[in-house]
Order: sequence, then C-alpha cells, then structure tokens
Amino acid sequence: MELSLSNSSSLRFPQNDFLPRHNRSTLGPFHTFSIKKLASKSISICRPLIWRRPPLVRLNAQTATESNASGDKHGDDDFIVEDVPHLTHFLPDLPSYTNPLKKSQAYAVVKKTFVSPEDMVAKEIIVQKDSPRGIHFRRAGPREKVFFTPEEVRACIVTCGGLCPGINTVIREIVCGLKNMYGVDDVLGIQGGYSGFYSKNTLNLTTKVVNDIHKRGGTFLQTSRGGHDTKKIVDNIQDRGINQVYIIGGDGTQKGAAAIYKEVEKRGIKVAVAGIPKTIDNDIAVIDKSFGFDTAVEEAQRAINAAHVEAESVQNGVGIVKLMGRYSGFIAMLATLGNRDVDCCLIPESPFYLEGPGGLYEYVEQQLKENRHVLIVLAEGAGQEYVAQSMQAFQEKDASGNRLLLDVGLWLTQQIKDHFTNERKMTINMKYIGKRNLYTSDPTYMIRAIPSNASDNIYCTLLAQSAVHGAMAGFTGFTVGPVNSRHAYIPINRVTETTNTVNMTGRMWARLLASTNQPSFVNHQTLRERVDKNTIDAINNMKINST
Ligand SMILES: Nc1ncnc2c1ncn2[C@@H]1O[C@H](COP(=O)(O)OP(=O)(O)O)[C@@H](O)[C@H]1O
Ligand SMILES: O=P(O)(O)OC[C@H]1O[C@](O)(COP(=O)(O)O)[C@@H](O)[C@@H]1O
Ligand SMILES: [Mg+2]
Repeated sequence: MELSLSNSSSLRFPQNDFLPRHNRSTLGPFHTFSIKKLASKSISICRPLIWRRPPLVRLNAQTATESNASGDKHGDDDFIVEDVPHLTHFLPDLPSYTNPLKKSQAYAVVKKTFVSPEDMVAKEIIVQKDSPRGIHFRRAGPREKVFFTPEEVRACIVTCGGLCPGINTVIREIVCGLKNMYGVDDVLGIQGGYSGFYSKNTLNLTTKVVNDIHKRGGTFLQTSRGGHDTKKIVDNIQDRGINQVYIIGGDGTQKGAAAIYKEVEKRGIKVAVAGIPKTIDNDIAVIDKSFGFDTAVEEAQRAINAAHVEAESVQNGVGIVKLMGRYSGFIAMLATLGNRDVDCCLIPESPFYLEGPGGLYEYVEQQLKENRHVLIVLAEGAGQEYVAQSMQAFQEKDASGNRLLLDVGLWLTQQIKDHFTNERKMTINMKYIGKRNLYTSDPTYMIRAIPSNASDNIYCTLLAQSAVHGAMAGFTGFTVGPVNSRHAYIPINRVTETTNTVNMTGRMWARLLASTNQPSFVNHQTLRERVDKNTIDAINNMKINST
C-alpha cells in the first residue's frame, strides 16, 4: 500500500516517524497524507503511520486502516487526512486489548459501538461538484482496540488559562467516563494550572468527589497563567507514573500541551496527551464553537438588558456594555444578534471611527434624535489602537505573556461624553456596564464565572468522553472538538497555528449589520485603510507578544 502525499505546499509532512529518535525533527505532530489506491483491507487500526520519505508514504499494514478504507472506497488522491499521532509511532511494540465497552451494558444496545476506522470528518462541508475532497480529521469515539488496561491507567487532569462555563463538567465527565466506560479508578487532579505539576499536591478524583462540581462555575482544580516548564512538567508526569494527561485550556494551553507531547515522544514514554479546547472568546481555530460559549452569550443578555433599561429610562441615555473578546468578537457579535435592542456592536476585527460622515458620533446622534437612547455593545479588544493613541500606553502583560488590554469602554464613554457635551452642547446620560471596580459588576467576568447551561453540559460531556476514548485508544498529541458538528481528533498544532476571528466579509457579520443598521465604517475608504492597517498591526503585535 503506497500512499502518495498531496503536493499542496500548505500541508506539512512530518518526517519524524521514519527517522531514528535522535534525528527526529521538531516538525509538528501533523500526519498529513492524501490517499491513492490502497490494496489491502485486512488491516487493523491504531498502528503507526510509517513515513518513508516525502512524497511517498508507506502505511504499516495495521496502521492505515482508518484512512485506507476511505482510499479504497473512493480511489481519490485528493482526500487529505490530517492525522493525529499514536503511541505506537514511537512505541511500536505496545500491546493492544479488546475495548471493555464491548461488554458494557450501556453500549449493548448500540448497533455500532465502535467508530469505524474509515470514519473521517470533513473540514469543509460546503463543496462544489468538482471541488477536491479536501482535508479530513479522524472521527472521535471509541475504538475496537485500546492500548491501556484499566489497572495500568493513571490519568491526570489540569485546567489552565481564564475561566469559562463548563470546565467543571469536563473534569467531571473525564473522571466518570474513565471509570464508567473503562473501569479506571486512578485519576489525579493537578491543582492550579501547569505550575501545579511541580509546585502543588495532587487531588484524588473519584466519581464521588466530582459528583456535583458541574453545578458550580469556575474550575474545581483552580487555574493559572504562566508557569509552563515543559521539562519539569514531564519529569513530574514520569515521577508520578502518570500515563494519560488531560489538558483543558485555550490557545496558550494547547501550545503547552503540544510541547508536553513532543517531550513525551522524545523520551519515548507511554503517555497519552489529550487537549480539550477551552475559551470564552471562541478564538480556537478549526472547531465549530468552544464549550461554555452559548452560556456566556446567554448571560451577556442580562448585562445588555440592564444597560438597555437604564438607557431608555432617561433622556438621551447612552448604554455601553463591555464584553469579553480579546482578539475575537464572537461573544459581542452573537450577544448582539441574540438581543435585538443593541444599536451598535464594536469588535476587534472591525475598525471603526468616531468623527465625520459614517462615523460613530453621527450614528449615536441620529439614534438619540430618533429613539432618545442608544445601546452599544463593545468587545474588550475593540479599538485598542485608538485607546493606545489617546493615553500613555504601557505594555503590561499577564503571566502567560498575553498583552493586557486597555479599557476601551472607559475610553469610549469619555470620548462620547466629551463630544456631545463640548461640541454638540447636548446633555447625555451615560450608563457604562463594564467598569472594573468594587461597586459595579463587570460583565466581562460575570459571563464566564457561571456554571454551564444544559446544552453546554451535553457538549462538555461529549468532549470529555471523546478525549477519554482517544487516549484509551492510544492516540496522543490531539485536541478534540466538533468539526461541522461531528467530534474529531485534531492535531494540536492545527488548532494553535491560527486564531479564529469573526470574518468581516462573512455572512454573519453582514447579518449583524443588517440587524442593528449600524454603519459598517467602510465608507471612508482612506480612513478605513489606515484604521485597517493599524488594527492589523495592533492585533499582530498583541499576538506576537502573547506567544
Ligand atoms: N507558547 C506556549 N508554550 C507553552 N506554554 C504556553 C504557551 N503559551 C501559553 N502557555 C501556557 O499555557 C497556560 C495558559 O495560557 P494562557 O494564554 O494564559 O490561557 P489560554 O490557554 O486560555 O489561552 C499558561 O500556563 C501558559 O504558561
Ligand atoms: O482572567 P484574566 O487574566 O483576567 O484574563 C481576561 C482574559 O481572559 C479571557 O476571558 C479569555 O482568555 P483565555 O482564553 O486566554 O483564557 C479574555 O477574553 C480576557 O481578555
Ligand atoms: Mg488565550
């Protein structure tokens, strides 16, 4: 069975698997291949992809199953699989076992308990008749063979980065999934994020301990930023005899997970590393949506409704609500779309300007004249370049290296007040919800510190169970998540190499503009180009600083 690699230059071909360990490059854990004709069908899953040399790849007879069959079936050479690593890539002699789910009562009724090795999830589902088959990921779910016995598993769970509704549900469901589906008893909680591996004691997580944690917001294990020291973490994993690591966190955390996976592979130890993407900003690439996002959008309604009531109850009321969204304005956009009282939504991806025709002042004045109030929703990362210009910007960073944002809400309230009071000689009533002080609630935190709603709980359960199935099946260096609504195993690097942002030329943003009737801020061509450039520079700068 010879596979021919795709010629696409955008795809990377790791050569690690056919080189002796000491020669292995640090190319990412991508295993990207496209499938031509494959002869044999008598292959079992979860064996290493053996890379000869680009452009030719030979799959080990047992390996290729999951991808092979697709090739057989379709005979296409444009069917690209971006595969995740497997423990047998660097431990070829690992024994496998029958999946205990075969005897599970719960699954006895299921027609097809195990995910077929042929099952792939398409990255793009909108296709044209003649378009290439494109990129695919392995479908997540239980495999017929597992590479751990229940007794040998010592798993651990760690949570890193900012909070998000649903983290506790994911923790709970990993513990319960390991126990109830695979009979695993030994699960450790690493406390306080990555640094907890080497600076804190662990917690024993039993189904009893985690039983009701999903009712609470936050993370039962606590979290932190910074403190990622790959060597110390992997030393600790080895010292504690941990062989499955479940890492819940955002883009920064997933980069850390990729580093841990690489180090584990370098040391050749039997440790499966599984990432569960967490982000309130929905800024993680490839996956449809991050868990807790819907809960946050729902909670944002409370803040927006409060600002609306305040603004419409006074003369010339200007309600401003600041929501989370460092580089991506998804929360602000969807909270706005879901609300319908919002007159204007400002997000990091969309440059705006204040003065002149088509500017924000003109629009606010028009709204005040027509409705006697105006409601603005603002993502915290919006207009950072303006704020930086008008105040002495000092580049503070958090412990993970993320640049701390300037308070665009405070800045905007001040600008609007000054403009209407001094230039337009109008009295306005400003109601800003988003200030961080002891006396006002900050919706930025309010929307992420709550427990997840029912549908997010279901989503969290699927994520946790998919991660457990993947690790038990010996996959490693993967992130799990829904792609076009089917859960898939995605190479970690795939989700960290880009950031998911609102597409300014996409239909969703157009829907928002159509719904609010706000200016698109694109009329002033020259100004727009300048602002565009500033925004891109500012965002790039923030991204560079945060890596
Ligand atoms: N490039 C990186 N390599 C390794 N670890 C990283 C990297 N970026 C961030 N981390 C670690 O990941 C953790 C969380 O990162 P952070 O950016 O704060 O949150 P999030 O994961 O939610 O984006 C921190 O402990 C940080 O040290
Ligand atoms: O928790 P902190 O340190 O106050 O950080 C706030 C930041 O965390 C976020 O909520 C989410 O960021 P992460 O996904 O990196 O954790 C951002 O929207 C916000 O800017
Ligand atoms: Mg982040």
